Amino acid sequence: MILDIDTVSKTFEMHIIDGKTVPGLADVSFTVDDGEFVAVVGESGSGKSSLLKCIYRTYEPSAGAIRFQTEGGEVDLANCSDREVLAVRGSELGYASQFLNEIPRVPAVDVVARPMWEQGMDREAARERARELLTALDLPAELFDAYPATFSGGERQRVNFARAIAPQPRLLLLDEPTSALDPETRASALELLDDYLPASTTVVGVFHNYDVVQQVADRVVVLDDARLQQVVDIADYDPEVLA
Ligand SMILES: Nc1ncnc2c1ncn2[C@@H]1O[C@H](COP(=O)(O)OP(=O)(O)OP(=O)(O)O)[C@@H](O)[C@H]1O
Repeated sequence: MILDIDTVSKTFEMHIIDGKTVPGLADVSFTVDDGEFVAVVGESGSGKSSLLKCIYRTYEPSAGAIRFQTEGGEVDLANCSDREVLAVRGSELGYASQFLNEIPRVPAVDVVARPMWEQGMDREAARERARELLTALDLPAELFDAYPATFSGGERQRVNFARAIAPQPRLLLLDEPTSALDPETRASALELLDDYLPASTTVVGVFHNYDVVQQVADRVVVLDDARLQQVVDIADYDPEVLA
């Protein structure tokens, strides 16, 4: 087992409306095995993004534990220090949000190459690999040296996706990484996951598209109204009944 999510809750306090609280996640527990691909599904607002953000520690959970078995030992991502979180991000833990939110004035190729430099890879070798990833995602070559600020949503999403997978993290979190892509580009992205990441990579990903879930997932985590409704093997997953 690589990840043990143990009764995790996340409550949001809405300061602007008299401290009213909104449950993002309530008592969610499940485990993830090494090398598994777990798809997280559920209606809008059910807590999917909150779950991924708690694992990446963008959100600090209100309660519970998230035990992550890293190469250097166990880290409880719900309760460890920010410094420990930063130490596991990169080669151990990667995350692709739906869109590239912070858009630095950095060429697309360097946005993708940076996580590899940070791991000590030679600059030119990292840029070469970044170009290969962007090419595999069908990003036009003339955009490689341009700033993503001017890119379309789908182009930015491809840069973001390439950046997340570039350092080949052991645990990869994907939040709707292909939502803005046309079917052909989406197929290229899913193929790249298969081709580029080692088979031992563990993935927890939010996907709305049932065909994508069917294609990539080993198991499906179904959230409903901030709670865990069910965890099922893909063979037993029926979106009509469960989500
Ligand atoms: N930063 C935040 N502050 C306040 N409430 C939040 C915050 N993030 C999430 N929530 C609330 O938590 C609940 C779950 O949101 P979340 O974004 O996790 O849902 P989701 O399943 O990912 O939805 P979607 O499919 O629409 O992206 C929602 O009620 C949402 O309004």
